[in-house]
Amino acid sequence: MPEPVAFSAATMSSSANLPTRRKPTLSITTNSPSKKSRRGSVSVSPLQSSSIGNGASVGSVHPPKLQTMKDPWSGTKRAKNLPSSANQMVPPKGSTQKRQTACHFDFQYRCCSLEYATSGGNSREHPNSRCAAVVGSDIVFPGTVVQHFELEASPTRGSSRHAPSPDEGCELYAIQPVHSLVGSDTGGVGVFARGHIPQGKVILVEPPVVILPAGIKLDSTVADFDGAELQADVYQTVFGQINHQMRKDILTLKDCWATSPTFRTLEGVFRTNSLEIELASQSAGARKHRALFPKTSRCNHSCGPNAIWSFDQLNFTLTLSAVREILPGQEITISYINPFLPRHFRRAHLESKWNFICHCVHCDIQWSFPGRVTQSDKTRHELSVFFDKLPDWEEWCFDEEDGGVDRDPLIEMHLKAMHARAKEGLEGFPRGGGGGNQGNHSTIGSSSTKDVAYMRHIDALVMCYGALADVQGFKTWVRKAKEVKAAEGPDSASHIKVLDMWLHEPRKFRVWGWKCL
Ligand SMILES: C[S@@+](CC[C@H](N)C(=O)[O-])C[C@H]1O[C@@H](n2cnc3c(N)ncnc32)[C@H](O)[C@@H]1O
Repeated sequence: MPEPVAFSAATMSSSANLPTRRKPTLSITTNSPSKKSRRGSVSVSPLQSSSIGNGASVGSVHPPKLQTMKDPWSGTKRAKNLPSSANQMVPPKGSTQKRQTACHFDFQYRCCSLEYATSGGNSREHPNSRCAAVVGSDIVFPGTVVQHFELEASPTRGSSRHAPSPDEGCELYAIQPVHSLVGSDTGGVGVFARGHIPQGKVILVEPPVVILPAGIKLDSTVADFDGAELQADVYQTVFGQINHQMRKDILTLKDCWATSPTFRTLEGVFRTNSLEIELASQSAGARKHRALFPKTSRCNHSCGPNAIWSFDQLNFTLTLSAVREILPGQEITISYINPFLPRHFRRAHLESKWNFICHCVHCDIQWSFPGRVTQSDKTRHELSVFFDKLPDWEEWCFDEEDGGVDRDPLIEMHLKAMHARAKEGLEGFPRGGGGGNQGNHSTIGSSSTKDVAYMRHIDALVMCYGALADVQGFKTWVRKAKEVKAAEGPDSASHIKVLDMWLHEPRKFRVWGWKCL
């Protein structure tokens, strides 16, 4: 088998040897033992305890000094130093009750703040940024991330992060009000291209500001700090750690279940806007968490999105990239769900989790062209399994029964699939699948940059034309690969060098003419 073509892989993010920095002073536990042992702990109750584990855990306790005062809604005590803006939030349902669930996890969650002392790579723009987090105690962070366990109220120290405001963006995009998203009014904002964005271009890079565990429900239950019993909400505690300006901006994010803009909950904001990320752990490979990325959270959904995001744990940043050319003024969209699902399921999922009926171009086809829904569902399914069903390249290479360059079956398969992907808006997704994306839901909006569908097709077409020693076809797809790599940015310089060499001397391509032997 020939070595894979070199240009399709992006950067590797290995977390295997990351140093451990853990010195907890506050932990989150699911135990409900005596008052004494609850001191300094915030309790959580599970949504899906079965998926988390069964072992018992007891939080270690060195309580931070928080004062308490009456909560204006619930009449219960809450942290005095919570953000004033949080006062406008209504506590989640049940927040006034001391719900202590007798459910045990085999690891603990800890509340901390993360400081990224990053340099180089994608994180260059975010020196000394901070993030408030509740993470599994076995999570291993890269050396660029320092974990602090003391809780602070509204820290400003080390926070040079600047939050986006709705009318602000960068040269590539702007966050603006959405008047209509293909016929439906979102009543909020979206992210729009300021200028032309080529396929493959990195639109933005941003670190998370809040991280919470996925798959469990973080109720507001009892936290007992400094001898005084406190009804503290995990969300309020964590959001209370974020710097003032950032918190103000976060509190303008959408809560899709709010009945009015002033009747929102921190939990609602988090669940509406958070994306699922995986963090490397010492014991379980990776653990799912949910993270809030203030700019990417402004992206609306499309079942044929023009952008995908991926989280690189090593740089501790999310990258949002264009999966097809985006024209000036066009909205930049991601997919909140698995876009390979049939339209009926997609809509039901979006309605149940985000409370809206999707009217994107890929959904809004039912009445005018009833047959197109079935056709689109069928195409999406075929695309979701396309790469699993491909004939083996080597077998294809040594198969003498073929139709020649013009009608080669493998080339035709890829060209047809690319065409179908473009029609359905699925250039970014090689296959359907689970995972999680926004707030405990499916994750398909995320795709590793080295596994982007259009790049895999381009890769395959270069291989096929090269093996067929077809100079014209080969150069066409090498040029296309070069175009995309150039848009990806300076990190692709070495790839481009190789592509240039192949353009000038196709015979240097490692499998040149293999099928003609
Ligand atoms: C993560 S927020 C996206 C940003 C949001 N538009 C805002 O103003 O902050 C998700 C919410 O945006 C709205 N939304 C996103 N995509 C939409 C779509 N395709 N159609 C209608 N509403 C959409 C829904 O209200 C959804 O709950």
